Amino acid sequence: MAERDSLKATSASSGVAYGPAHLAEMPVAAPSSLQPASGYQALIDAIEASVGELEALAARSDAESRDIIDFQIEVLRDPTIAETAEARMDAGENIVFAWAGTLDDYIGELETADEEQVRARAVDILDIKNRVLCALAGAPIADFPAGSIFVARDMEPSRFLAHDWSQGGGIALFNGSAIGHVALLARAKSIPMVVNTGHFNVTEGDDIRVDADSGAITIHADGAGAESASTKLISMFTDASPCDNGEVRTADGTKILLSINVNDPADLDSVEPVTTAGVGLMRSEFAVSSVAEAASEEKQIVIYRHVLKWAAGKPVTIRMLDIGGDKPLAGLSVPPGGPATDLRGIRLLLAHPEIARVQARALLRAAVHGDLRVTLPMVTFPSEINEMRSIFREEAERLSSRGMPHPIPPIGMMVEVPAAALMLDTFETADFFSLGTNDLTQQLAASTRDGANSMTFHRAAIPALFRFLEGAMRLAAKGGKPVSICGNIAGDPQWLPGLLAIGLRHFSVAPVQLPAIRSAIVGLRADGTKAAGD
Ligand SMILES: C=C(OP(=O)(O)O)C(=O)O
Repeated sequence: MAERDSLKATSASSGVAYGPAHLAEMPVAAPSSLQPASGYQALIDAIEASVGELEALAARSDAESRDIIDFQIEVLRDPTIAETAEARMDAGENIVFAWAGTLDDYIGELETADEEQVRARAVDILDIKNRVLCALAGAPIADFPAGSIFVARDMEPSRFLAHDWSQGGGIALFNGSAIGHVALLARAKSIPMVVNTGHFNVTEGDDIRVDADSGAITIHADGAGAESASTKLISMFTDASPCDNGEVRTADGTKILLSINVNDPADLDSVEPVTTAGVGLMRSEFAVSSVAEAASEEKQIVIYRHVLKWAAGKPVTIRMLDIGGDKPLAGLSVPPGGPATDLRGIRLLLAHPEIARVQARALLRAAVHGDLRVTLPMVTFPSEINEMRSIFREEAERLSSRGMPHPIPPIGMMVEVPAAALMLDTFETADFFSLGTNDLTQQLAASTRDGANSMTFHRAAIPALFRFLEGAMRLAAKGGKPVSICGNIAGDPQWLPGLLAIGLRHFSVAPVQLPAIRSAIVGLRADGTKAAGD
Protein backbone atom coordinates (compact mmCIF):
# COMPACT_ATOMS: atom_id res chain seq x y z
CA MET A 1 0.00 0.00 0.00
CA ALA A 2 1.30 3.45 -0.76
CA GLU A 3 2.48 5.57 2.12
CA ARG A 4 -0.18 7.80 3.66
CA ASP A 5 0.18 11.58 3.39
CA SER A 6 -1.83 13.78 5.74
CA LEU A 7 -2.24 17.51 5.63
CA LYS A 8 -4.13 20.18 7.51
CA ALA A 9 -7.07 22.07 6.09
CA THR A 10 -9.84 24.40 7.19
CA SER A 11 -13.24 22.84 7.73
CA ALA A 12 -16.04 24.38 5.69
CA SER A 13 -18.72 21.69 6.16
CA SER A 14 -18.37 19.00 8.81
CA GLY A 15 -18.29 15.22 8.40
CA VAL A 16 -15.93 12.59 7.04
CA ALA A 17 -15.91 11.50 3.39
CA TYR A 18 -13.85 8.85 1.65
CA GLY A 19 -13.51 8.07 -2.04
CA PRO A 20 -11.36 8.29 -5.18
CA ALA A 21 -9.95 11.74 -5.91
CA HIS A 22 -11.30 13.53 -8.94
CA LEU A 23 -8.93 16.25 -10.11
CA ALA A 24 -11.01 18.96 -11.66
CA GLU A 25 -9.58 21.68 -13.79
CA MET A 26 -11.16 24.92 -12.72
CA PRO A 27 -11.00 26.77 -16.05
CA VAL A 28 -13.04 24.77 -18.53
CA ALA A 29 -10.61 25.43 -21.33
CA ALA A 30 -7.98 27.93 -22.32
CA PRO A 31 -9.67 30.44 -24.63
CA SER A 32 -7.23 29.74 -27.42
CA SER A 33 -8.16 26.04 -27.47
CA LEU A 34 -11.78 26.81 -28.32
CA GLN A 35 -12.98 27.16 -31.85
CA PRO A 36 -16.28 28.87 -31.40
CA ALA A 37 -18.64 30.66 -33.66
CA SER A 38 -17.75 34.31 -34.06
CA GLY A 39 -19.69 37.57 -34.13
CA TYR A 40 -21.66 39.49 -31.54
CA GLN A 41 -24.90 37.57 -32.18
CA ALA A 42 -23.08 34.31 -31.39
CA LEU A 43 -22.15 35.77 -28.00
CA ILE A 44 -25.75 36.83 -27.32
CA ASP A 45 -26.93 33.32 -28.29
CA ALA A 46 -24.34 31.70 -25.99
CA ILE A 47 -25.39 33.97 -23.11
CA GLU A 48 -29.05 33.10 -23.70
CA ALA A 49 -28.24 29.38 -23.86
CA SER A 50 -26.36 29.70 -20.57
CA VAL A 51 -29.28 31.55 -18.95
CA GLY A 52 -31.55 28.72 -20.12
CA GLU A 53 -29.25 26.09 -18.57
CA LEU A 54 -29.11 28.01 -15.31
CA GLU A 55 -32.89 28.43 -15.22
CA ALA A 56 -33.30 24.68 -15.67
CA LEU A 57 -30.81 24.12 -12.85
CA ALA A 58 -32.67 26.61 -10.64
CA ALA A 59 -35.96 24.81 -11.23
CA ARG A 60 -34.61 21.64 -9.62
CA SER A 61 -32.68 23.36 -6.84
CA ASP A 62 -33.66 24.43 -3.33
CA ALA A 63 -34.26 28.04 -2.31
CA GLU A 64 -30.69 28.75 -1.14
CA SER A 65 -29.21 27.37 -4.33
CA ARG A 66 -31.66 29.34 -6.43
CA ASP A 67 -30.40 32.55 -4.81
CA ILE A 68 -26.91 31.86 -6.17
CA ILE A 69 -28.17 30.91 -9.62
CA ASP A 70 -30.48 33.95 -9.72
CA PHE A 71 -27.44 36.13 -9.04
CA GLN A 72 -25.57 34.50 -11.94
CA ILE A 73 -28.55 34.93 -14.27
CA GLU A 74 -28.81 38.57 -13.22
CA VAL A 75 -25.13 39.13 -14.11
CA LEU A 76 -25.55 37.36 -17.46
CA ARG A 77 -28.58 39.52 -18.23
CA ASP A 78 -26.80 42.72 -17.24
CA PRO A 79 -26.52 44.53 -20.63
CA THR A 80 -23.30 46.28 -19.60
CA ILE A 81 -21.46 42.94 -19.56
CA ALA A 82 -22.39 42.09 -23.14
CA GLU A 83 -21.78 45.70 -24.22
CA THR A 84 -18.28 45.67 -22.73
CA ALA A 85 -17.51 42.43 -24.57
CA GLU A 86 -18.91 43.95 -27.78
CA ALA A 87 -16.69 47.01 -27.35
CA ARG A 88 -13.66 44.72 -27.01
CA MET A 89 -14.71 42.89 -30.17
CA ASP A 90 -15.07 46.23 -31.97
CA ALA A 91 -11.55 47.00 -30.81
CA GLY A 92 -10.30 43.84 -32.55
CA GLU A 93 -10.47 41.04 -29.95
CA ASN A 94 -11.99 37.75 -31.04
CA ILE A 95 -15.22 36.67 -29.39
CA VAL A 96 -13.63 34.30 -26.85
CA PHE A 97 -10.97 36.74 -25.68
CA ALA A 98 -13.53 39.55 -25.54
CA TRP A 99 -15.85 37.51 -23.31
CA ALA A 100 -13.13 35.97 -21.16
CA GLY A 101 -11.36 39.32 -20.77
CA THR A 102 -14.55 41.11 -19.72
CA LEU A 103 -15.35 38.50 -17.10
CA ASP A 104 -11.72 38.25 -15.95
CA ASP A 105 -11.74 42.00 -15.23
CA TYR A 106 -14.90 41.53 -13.14
CA ILE A 107 -13.38 38.51 -11.35
CA GLY A 108 -10.21 40.50 -10.67
CA GLU A 109 -12.24 43.27 -9.00
CA LEU A 110 -14.02 40.75 -6.78
CA GLU A 111 -10.86 38.85 -5.90
CA THR A 112 -9.17 41.98 -4.61
CA ALA A 113 -12.12 43.14 -2.49
CA ASP A 114 -11.52 43.60 1.26
CA GLU A 115 -14.49 41.48 2.37
CA GLU A 116 -14.17 37.72 2.10
CA GLN A 117 -17.88 37.53 1.30
CA VAL A 118 -17.33 39.62 -1.85
CA ARG A 119 -14.16 37.72 -2.79
CA ALA A 120 -16.13 34.49 -2.53
CA ARG A 121 -18.41 35.78 -5.31
CA ALA A 122 -15.52 35.56 -7.80
CA VAL A 123 -16.08 31.85 -8.28
CA ASP A 124 -19.73 32.50 -9.21
CA ILE A 125 -18.52 34.74 -12.03
CA LEU A 126 -15.79 32.30 -13.08
CA ASP A 127 -18.56 29.74 -13.32
CA ILE A 128 -20.62 31.81 -15.76
CA LYS A 129 -17.54 32.81 -17.73
CA ASN A 130 -16.80 29.12 -18.32
CA ARG A 131 -20.42 28.28 -19.00
CA VAL A 132 -20.63 30.83 -21.83
CA LEU A 133 -17.24 29.72 -23.19
CA CYS A 134 -18.56 26.17 -23.31
CA ALA A 135 -21.74 27.33 -25.02
CA LEU A 136 -19.64 29.18 -27.62
CA ALA A 137 -17.61 26.04 -28.23
CA GLY A 138 -20.65 23.77 -28.17
CA ALA A 139 -19.13 21.68 -25.33
CA PRO A 140 -21.14 20.94 -22.17
CA ILE A 141 -19.63 21.40 -18.66
CA ALA A 142 -18.41 18.03 -17.45
CA ASP A 143 -19.83 16.41 -14.31
CA PHE A 144 -17.57 14.17 -12.17
CA PRO A 145 -18.03 10.61 -10.92
CA ALA A 146 -20.59 10.12 -8.14
CA GLY A 147 -19.03 9.30 -4.76
CA SER A 148 -15.66 10.87 -5.58
CA ILE A 149 -13.76 13.56 -3.74
CA PHE A 150 -13.70 16.74 -5.82
CA VAL A 151 -10.18 18.22 -5.71
CA ALA A 152 -9.51 21.58 -7.34
CA ARG A 153 -8.39 25.13 -6.78
CA ASP A 154 -12.02 26.15 -6.25
CA MET A 155 -15.50 24.94 -7.18
CA GLU A 156 -18.30 26.63 -9.03
CA PRO A 157 -21.76 26.59 -7.40
CA SER A 158 -23.43 25.27 -10.53
CA ARG A 159 -21.04 22.33 -10.62
CA PHE A 160 -21.99 21.52 -7.03
CA LEU A 161 -25.68 21.87 -7.83
CA ALA A 162 -25.56 19.78 -10.99
CA HIS A 163 -23.82 16.88 -9.21
CA ASP A 164 -25.62 13.89 -7.70
CA TRP A 165 -24.46 13.76 -4.05
CA SER A 166 -26.75 10.88 -3.08
CA GLN A 167 -23.79 8.47 -3.31
CA GLY A 168 -21.68 10.50 -0.90
CA GLY A 169 -18.41 12.18 -1.77
CA GLY A 170 -16.64 15.26 -0.51
CA ILE A 171 -14.75 18.37 -1.50
CA ALA A 172 -11.13 19.44 -0.93
CA LEU A 173 -10.17 22.84 -2.31
CA PHE A 174 -6.65 24.29 -2.54
CA ASN A 175 -8.15 27.76 -2.03
CA GLY A 176 -11.90 28.06 -1.47
CA SER A 177 -13.78 29.87 1.27
CA ALA A 178 -15.53 28.58 4.36
CA ILE A 179 -18.20 31.26 4.01
CA GLY A 180 -18.58 31.11 0.23
CA HIS A 181 -21.60 29.76 -1.55
CA VAL A 182 -20.34 26.24 -2.15
CA ALA A 183 -19.58 25.94 1.58
CA LEU A 184 -23.09 27.11 2.36
CA LEU A 185 -24.55 24.57 -0.07
CA ALA A 186 -22.32 21.78 1.27
CA ARG A 187 -23.40 22.46 4.86
CA ALA A 188 -27.08 22.38 3.89
CA LYS A 189 -26.55 18.97 2.30
CA SER A 190 -24.10 17.66 4.93
CA ILE A 191 -21.32 17.14 2.36
CA PRO A 192 -17.88 17.11 4.06
CA MET A 193 -15.74 19.93 2.69
CA VAL A 194 -12.33 21.39 3.50
CA VAL A 195 -10.73 24.52 2.07
CA ASN A 196 -7.33 26.24 2.12
CA THR A 197 -5.44 22.98 1.76
CA GLY A 198 -2.78 24.63 -0.38
CA HIS A 199 -1.68 22.74 -3.48
CA PHE A 200 -1.06 19.03 -2.77
CA ASN A 201 0.02 16.14 -4.92
CA VAL A 202 -2.63 13.58 -5.67
CA THR A 203 -3.33 11.46 -8.71
CA GLU A 204 -6.72 10.89 -10.29
CA GLY A 205 -8.35 7.92 -8.54
CA ASP A 206 -6.12 7.93 -5.41
CA ASP A 207 -8.15 7.05 -2.31
CA ILE A 208 -8.55 10.13 -0.22
CA ARG A 209 -10.19 10.80 3.13
CA VAL A 210 -11.59 14.24 3.92
CA ASP A 211 -12.02 14.64 7.65
CA ALA A 212 -13.73 18.01 7.96
CA ASP A 213 -14.36 17.42 11.68
CA SER A 214 -10.67 17.53 12.53
CA GLY A 215 -9.62 19.59 9.50
CA ALA A 216 -7.37 17.02 7.82
CA ILE A 217 -7.12 15.21 4.53
CA THR A 218 -5.30 11.92 4.07
CA ILE A 219 -4.18 10.64 0.69
CA HIS A 220 -3.90 6.86 0.12
CA ALA A 221 -6.30 6.54 3.05
CA ASP A 222 -8.77 3.91 4.16
CA GLY A 223 -12.46 4.66 4.68
CA ALA A 224 -12.53 4.51 8.49
CA GLY A 225 -15.04 6.91 10.01
CA ALA A 226 -16.71 7.92 6.78
CA GLU A 227 -20.48 7.80 6.64
CA SER A 228 -22.96 9.19 4.19
CA ALA A 229 -24.58 12.53 4.83
CA SER A 230 -28.03 10.99 4.94
CA THR A 231 -27.00 8.30 7.47
CA LYS A 232 -25.53 10.99 9.69
CA LEU A 233 -28.68 13.12 9.61
CA ILE A 234 -31.04 10.22 10.19
CA SER A 235 -29.07 8.91 13.17
CA MET A 236 -28.87 12.40 14.66
CA PHE A 237 -32.65 12.54 14.82
CA THR A 238 -33.47 8.96 15.69
CA ASP A 239 -30.90 8.77 18.49
CA ALA A 240 -31.87 11.83 20.43
CA SER A 241 -35.27 13.16 19.44
CA PRO A 242 -38.01 11.73 21.65
CA CYS A 243 -41.66 12.22 20.72
CA ASP A 244 -42.25 14.83 23.43
CA ASN A 245 -43.86 17.40 21.13
CA GLY A 246 -40.99 19.74 21.96
CA GLU A 247 -41.99 20.00 25.62
CA VAL A 248 -38.85 19.49 27.70
CA ARG A 249 -38.63 19.82 31.51
CA THR A 250 -35.69 21.39 33.29
CA ALA A 251 -34.24 19.37 36.18
CA ASP A 252 -36.60 21.21 38.57
CA GLY A 253 -39.65 20.61 36.40
CA THR A 254 -40.18 23.85 34.47
CA LYS A 255 -41.63 23.36 30.99
CA ILE A 256 -39.52 24.64 28.10
CA LEU A 257 -40.85 24.69 24.54
CA LEU A 258 -38.60 23.71 21.64
CA SER A 259 -39.73 24.77 18.17
CA ILE A 260 -37.78 24.76 14.92
CA ASN A 261 -36.59 27.36 12.44
CA VAL A 262 -37.38 26.55 8.81
CA ASN A 263 -35.76 28.11 5.74
CA ASP A 264 -37.01 25.79 3.03
CA PRO A 265 -40.10 23.54 3.32
CA ALA A 266 -37.86 20.67 2.14
CA ASP A 267 -36.00 21.00 5.48
CA LEU A 268 -39.06 19.42 7.11
CA ASP A 269 -38.57 16.09 5.31
CA SER A 270 -36.02 15.01 7.92
CA VAL A 271 -37.94 16.19 11.02
CA GLU A 272 -40.81 14.39 12.76
CA PRO A 273 -43.46 16.88 13.95
CA VAL A 274 -43.79 14.95 17.25
CA THR A 275 -40.25 16.02 18.17
CA THR A 276 -41.09 19.73 18.14
CA ALA A 277 -43.56 22.25 19.56
CA GLY A 278 -44.07 23.61 16.03
CA VAL A 279 -42.34 26.08 13.75
CA GLY A 280 -41.09 29.06 15.75
CA LEU A 281 -39.74 30.85 12.69
CA MET A 282 -40.24 30.24 9.01
CA ARG A 283 -38.09 32.62 7.00
CA SER A 284 -40.41 33.18 4.05
CA GLU A 285 -37.75 35.13 2.15
CA PHE A 286 -35.76 31.92 1.60
CA ALA A 287 -38.79 30.01 0.36
CA VAL A 288 -39.85 32.87 -1.92
CA SER A 289 -36.68 33.56 -3.81
CA SER A 290 -37.62 35.73 -6.76
CA VAL A 291 -39.79 38.74 -7.40
CA ALA A 292 -42.04 36.57 -9.57
CA GLU A 293 -42.60 34.20 -6.65
CA ALA A 294 -43.15 37.08 -4.25
CA ALA A 295 -45.80 38.37 -6.64
CA SER A 296 -47.59 35.04 -6.90
CA GLU A 297 -50.27 34.50 -4.28
CA GLU A 298 -50.93 30.94 -5.41
CA LYS A 299 -47.26 29.93 -5.27
CA GLN A 300 -46.96 31.31 -1.74
CA ILE A 301 -50.10 29.51 -0.60
CA VAL A 302 -48.62 26.18 -1.71
CA ILE A 303 -45.50 26.82 0.38
CA TYR A 304 -47.33 27.95 3.55
CA ARG A 305 -49.93 25.18 3.30
CA HIS A 306 -47.16 22.57 3.11
CA VAL A 307 -45.61 23.83 6.37
CA LEU A 308 -48.95 24.19 8.17
CA LYS A 309 -50.01 20.68 7.17
CA TRP A 310 -46.66 19.27 8.29
CA ALA A 311 -47.20 20.88 11.71
CA ALA A 312 -50.61 19.16 12.02
CA GLY A 313 -52.21 21.80 14.23
CA LYS A 314 -49.11 22.97 16.10
CA PRO A 315 -48.28 26.68 15.94
CA VAL A 316 -46.41 27.84 12.84
CA THR A 317 -44.93 31.33 12.90
CA ILE A 318 -44.24 32.62 9.41
CA ARG A 319 -42.13 35.74 9.11
CA MET A 320 -43.17 38.11 6.34
CA LEU A 321 -40.50 38.71 3.70
CA ASP A 322 -37.33 39.99 5.37
CA ILE A 323 -35.75 41.44 2.25
CA GLY A 324 -32.98 44.03 1.96
CA GLY A 325 -29.51 44.46 3.39
CA ASP A 326 -27.74 41.11 3.36
CA LYS A 327 -30.86 39.38 1.95
CA PRO A 328 -31.36 40.96 -1.46
CA LEU A 329 -34.22 40.07 -3.78
CA ALA A 330 -33.27 41.03 -7.31
CA GLY A 331 -35.41 43.83 -8.65
CA LEU A 332 -36.97 44.72 -5.32
CA SER A 333 -34.30 45.55 -2.76
CA VAL A 334 -31.52 48.07 -2.94
CA PRO A 335 -27.95 46.73 -2.81
CA PRO A 336 -26.68 45.97 0.71
CA GLY A 337 -25.36 48.99 2.55
CA GLY A 338 -24.33 47.35 5.82
CA PRO A 339 -26.36 45.79 8.57
CA ALA A 340 -28.40 48.90 9.23
CA THR A 341 -29.61 49.23 5.64
CA ASP A 342 -32.46 51.69 5.64
CA LEU A 343 -34.91 49.80 3.51
CA ARG A 344 -35.16 46.28 4.87
CA GLY A 345 -37.87 44.03 6.31
CA ILE A 346 -41.11 45.76 7.21
CA ARG A 347 -39.92 49.07 5.82
CA LEU A 348 -39.41 47.53 2.40
CA LEU A 349 -42.79 45.78 2.62
CA LEU A 350 -44.57 49.01 3.49
CA ALA A 351 -42.71 50.77 0.67
CA HIS A 352 -44.00 48.04 -1.69
CA PRO A 353 -47.57 47.48 -0.51
CA GLU A 354 -48.27 45.46 -3.68
CA ILE A 355 -45.86 42.79 -2.37
CA ALA A 356 -47.11 43.03 1.23
CA ARG A 357 -50.75 42.67 0.10
CA VAL A 358 -50.01 39.55 -1.95
CA GLN A 359 -48.24 37.97 1.00
CA ALA A 360 -50.99 39.01 3.44
CA ARG A 361 -53.62 37.41 1.17
CA ALA A 362 -51.57 34.22 0.77
CA LEU A 363 -51.14 33.97 4.55
CA LEU A 364 -54.84 34.66 5.21
CA ARG A 365 -55.88 32.00 2.72
CA ALA A 366 -53.34 29.43 3.95
CA ALA A 367 -54.32 30.00 7.59
CA VAL A 368 -57.26 27.57 7.37
CA HIS A 369 -54.73 24.71 7.18
CA GLY A 370 -53.37 25.11 10.71
CA ASP A 371 -52.44 27.37 13.60
CA LEU A 372 -50.76 30.27 11.80
CA ARG A 373 -49.04 33.22 13.44
CA VAL A 374 -47.35 36.00 11.49
CA THR A 375 -44.22 37.81 12.61
CA LEU A 376 -42.94 41.05 11.13
CA PRO A 377 -39.23 41.56 10.36
CA MET A 378 -37.04 44.48 11.46
CA VAL A 379 -39.83 46.39 13.19
CA THR A 380 -38.61 49.69 14.67
CA PHE A 381 -41.80 51.59 15.54
CA PRO A 382 -45.33 50.57 16.68
CA SER A 383 -46.80 52.47 13.71
CA GLU A 384 -45.29 49.85 11.37
CA ILE A 385 -47.27 47.10 13.05
CA ASN A 386 -50.42 49.19 12.84
CA GLU A 387 -49.91 49.79 9.12
CA MET A 388 -49.36 46.09 8.43
CA ARG A 389 -52.38 45.19 10.54
CA SER A 390 -54.50 47.55 8.40
CA ILE A 391 -53.25 45.79 5.28
CA PHE A 392 -54.30 42.43 6.78
CA ARG A 393 -57.69 43.86 7.80
CA GLU A 394 -58.40 45.27 4.32
CA GLU A 395 -57.31 42.10 2.55
CA ALA A 396 -59.32 39.93 4.95
CA GLU A 397 -62.42 42.03 4.26
CA ARG A 398 -61.85 41.74 0.54
CA LEU A 399 -61.49 37.96 0.75
CA SER A 400 -64.45 37.65 3.11
CA SER A 401 -66.67 39.57 0.71
CA ARG A 402 -66.21 36.62 -1.67
CA GLY A 403 -68.04 34.39 0.79
CA MET A 404 -65.64 32.84 3.28
CA PRO A 405 -64.57 34.64 6.49
CA HIS A 406 -60.79 35.03 6.90
CA PRO A 407 -59.89 35.77 10.53
CA ILE A 408 -56.67 37.72 11.03
CA PRO A 409 -53.97 35.53 12.63
CA PRO A 410 -51.99 36.77 15.65
CA ILE A 411 -49.40 39.29 14.44
CA GLY A 412 -46.16 39.61 16.38
CA MET A 413 -42.77 41.12 15.74
CA MET A 414 -39.11 40.23 15.57
CA VAL A 415 -37.13 42.04 18.24
CA GLU A 416 -33.93 42.70 16.30
CA VAL A 417 -33.62 46.48 16.12
CA PRO A 418 -32.21 48.06 19.30
CA ALA A 419 -34.63 51.02 19.09
CA ALA A 420 -37.54 48.58 19.29
CA ALA A 421 -36.01 46.39 22.00
CA LEU A 422 -35.60 49.42 24.26
CA MET A 423 -39.27 50.39 23.83
CA LEU A 424 -40.98 46.99 23.86
CA ASP A 425 -43.60 48.10 26.39
CA THR A 426 -44.93 50.59 23.83
CA PHE A 427 -45.68 47.90 21.22
CA GLU A 428 -49.20 47.37 22.43
CA THR A 429 -50.48 46.05 19.10
CA ALA A 430 -47.86 43.30 18.82
CA ASP A 431 -49.37 39.96 19.87
CA PHE A 432 -46.00 38.34 20.65
CA PHE A 433 -42.26 38.94 20.47
CA SER A 434 -39.51 36.82 18.82
CA LEU A 435 -35.98 37.73 19.86
CA GLY A 436 -33.86 37.87 16.70
CA THR A 437 -30.42 37.81 18.27
CA ASN A 438 -28.50 37.38 15.01
CA ASP A 439 -29.50 40.81 13.77
CA LEU A 440 -29.62 42.34 17.22
CA THR A 441 -25.98 41.32 17.75
CA GLN A 442 -24.81 42.81 14.49
CA GLN A 443 -26.56 46.07 15.30
CA LEU A 444 -25.17 46.12 18.85
CA ALA A 445 -21.64 45.23 17.77
CA ALA A 446 -21.76 47.47 14.68
CA SER A 447 -20.39 44.52 12.69
CA THR A 448 -22.01 42.75 9.75
CA ARG A 449 -22.85 39.05 10.00
CA ASP A 450 -20.58 38.03 7.14
CA GLY A 451 -17.61 40.37 7.46
CA ALA A 452 -14.11 38.97 7.86
CA ASN A 453 -13.98 39.82 11.60
CA SER A 454 -17.63 39.30 12.42
CA MET A 455 -17.14 36.16 14.53
CA THR A 456 -14.67 37.97 16.80
CA PHE A 457 -16.81 41.10 17.23
CA HIS A 458 -20.07 39.21 17.73
CA ARG A 459 -18.61 36.98 20.38
CA ALA A 460 -17.12 39.94 22.23
CA ALA A 461 -20.56 41.61 22.20
CA ILE A 462 -22.35 38.70 23.89
CA PRO A 463 -22.25 40.23 27.42
CA ALA A 464 -23.82 43.42 26.00
CA LEU A 465 -26.40 41.32 24.18
CA PHE A 466 -27.39 39.57 27.40
CA ARG A 467 -27.84 42.90 29.21
CA PHE A 468 -29.97 44.05 26.34
CA LEU A 469 -32.10 40.89 26.31
CA GLU A 470 -32.61 41.09 30.06
CA GLY A 471 -34.07 44.59 29.66
CA ALA A 472 -36.22 43.48 26.73
CA MET A 473 -37.60 40.57 28.77
CA ARG A 474 -38.57 42.94 31.60
CA LEU A 475 -40.37 45.28 29.18
CA ALA A 476 -42.14 42.39 27.44
CA ALA A 477 -43.31 41.05 30.80
CA LYS A 478 -45.06 44.37 31.54
CA GLY A 479 -47.55 43.67 28.75
CA GLY A 480 -47.71 39.94 29.51
CA LYS A 481 -46.91 39.08 25.88
CA PRO A 482 -45.40 35.69 24.93
CA VAL A 483 -41.69 35.85 24.11
CA SER A 484 -39.56 33.34 22.25
CA ILE A 485 -36.01 33.42 20.91
CA CYS A 486 -35.06 32.28 17.41
CA GLY A 487 -31.52 33.59 16.80
CA ASN A 488 -28.65 31.13 16.52
CA ILE A 489 -27.66 31.40 20.21
CA ALA A 490 -31.02 29.81 21.12
CA GLY A 491 -29.73 26.46 19.81
CA ASP A 492 -26.22 26.67 21.23
CA PRO A 493 -26.03 24.95 24.67
CA GLN A 494 -23.25 27.25 25.91
CA TRP A 495 -25.70 30.19 26.11
CA LEU A 496 -28.61 28.22 27.55
CA PRO A 497 -27.90 28.92 31.27
CA GLY A 498 -27.91 32.68 30.63
CA LEU A 499 -31.06 32.55 28.51
CA LEU A 500 -32.92 30.49 31.11
CA ALA A 501 -31.72 32.85 33.83
CA ILE A 502 -33.32 35.87 32.13
CA GLY A 503 -36.60 34.01 31.87
CA LEU A 504 -36.74 32.56 28.36
CA ARG A 505 -38.98 29.50 28.15
CA HIS A 506 -39.52 29.11 24.39
CA PHE A 507 -36.60 28.39 22.05
CA SER A 508 -36.78 28.06 18.28
CA VAL A 509 -33.69 26.39 16.81
CA ALA A 510 -32.37 24.86 13.59
CA PRO A 511 -33.52 21.21 13.36
CA VAL A 512 -29.93 19.93 13.71
CA GLN A 513 -29.60 21.82 17.02
CA LEU A 514 -32.63 20.09 18.61
CA PRO A 515 -30.87 17.06 20.17
CA ALA A 516 -28.06 19.03 21.86
CA ILE A 517 -30.30 21.76 23.26
CA ARG A 518 -32.84 19.20 24.51
CA SER A 519 -30.24 17.30 26.49
CA ALA A 520 -28.75 20.54 27.87
CA ILE A 521 -32.16 21.65 29.22
CA VAL A 522 -32.69 18.55 31.33
CA GLY A 523 -29.34 19.09 33.08
CA LEU A 524 -30.19 22.62 34.23
CA ARG A 525 -32.61 24.24 36.66
CA ALA A 526 -34.99 26.93 35.45
CA ASP A 527 -32.67 29.63 36.81
CA GLY A 528 -29.89 28.31 34.58
CA THR A 529 -27.82 26.73 37.34
CA LYS A 530 -26.56 23.17 37.00
CA ALA A 531 -28.76 20.49 38.56
CA ALA A 532 -27.36 18.82 41.70
CA GLY A 533 -25.19 15.77 41.08
CA ASP A 534 -23.67 17.16 37.87
C1 LIG B 1 -33.66 34.93 13.43
C2 LIG B 1 -33.10 36.04 13.02
O1 LIG B 1 -33.28 36.52 11.77
P1 LIG B 1 -32.36 36.12 10.51
O2 LIG B 1 -33.21 35.32 9.62
O3 LIG B 1 -32.02 37.44 9.89
O4 LIG B 1 -31.19 35.37 11.03
C3 LIG B 1 -32.20 36.81 13.87
O5 LIG B 1 -31.81 37.91 13.47
O6 LIG B 1 -31.85 36.31 14.96
